[in-house]
Amino acid sequence: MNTVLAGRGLTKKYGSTTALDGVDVEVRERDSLAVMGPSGSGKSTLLHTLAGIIRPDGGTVLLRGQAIDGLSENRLSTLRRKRFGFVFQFGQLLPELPAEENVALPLMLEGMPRRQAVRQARRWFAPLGLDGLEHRRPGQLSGGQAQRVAIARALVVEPDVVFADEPTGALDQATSTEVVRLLTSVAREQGAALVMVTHDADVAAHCDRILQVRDGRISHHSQYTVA
Ligand SMILES: Nc1ncnc2c1ncn2[C@@H]1O[C@H](COP(=O)(O)OP(=O)(O)OP(=O)(O)O)[C@@H](O)[C@H]1O
Repeated sequence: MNTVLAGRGLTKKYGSTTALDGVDVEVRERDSLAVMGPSGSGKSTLLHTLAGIIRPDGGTVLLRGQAIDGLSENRLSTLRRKRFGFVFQFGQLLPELPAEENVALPLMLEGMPRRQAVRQARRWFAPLGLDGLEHRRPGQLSGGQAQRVAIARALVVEPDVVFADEPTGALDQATSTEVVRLLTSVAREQGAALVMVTHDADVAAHCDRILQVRDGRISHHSQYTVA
């Protein structure tokens, strides 16, 4: 399988704190990678560096073999919108927009007419078990439903990679399982790789591989755990 995203020798310091200390990581097509580790170990810094949100002090990030860390801020932000999808813990949906428009938003930001973008957005509702909820506003959705809308929004641009930072952090165990199962399976079906930071070992177990981070370094890198 082809490598979609790679970090090579990534380092990042904040003053005297070394958040990343020479991290090498690789994500292949349809691969899902869970990033785990204690609080402050560098998980979010790693995710944000791979996603081109934080520029590393050293090392490089390659998207399909092309270094992205040298790109201008403009080009990097276009690349993030077109090639990456993002799912966060909570609060990422616009409360005044119905679910279908929240999902359509990344397409509209790329200049697609609203009607066409909403039509395209609606296609993601059935695969994510959201049929019939297209017109609900975020305040009228459960936590699990809102996260599934956020997943649809991350996938609607058909990204190369979906980055998820504690996507189940605000959910109960049963809802977490349902959300992560859908996130991993729909991302894989659509051909996207997934990089997910989580504290929850049960959530991480749904990913193909688990990366353990400690003090800004990879302390353990599991092989494929799911067939
Ligand atoms: N903007 C920043 N300024 C200063 N220090 C920072 C900044 N961001 C992160 N750090 C420090 O870098 C280290 C790694 O932080 P990071 O947020 O990546 O850890 P984490 O593993 O994601 O933690 P958590 O599980 O608590 O979210 C920590 O010591 C943190 O305090």
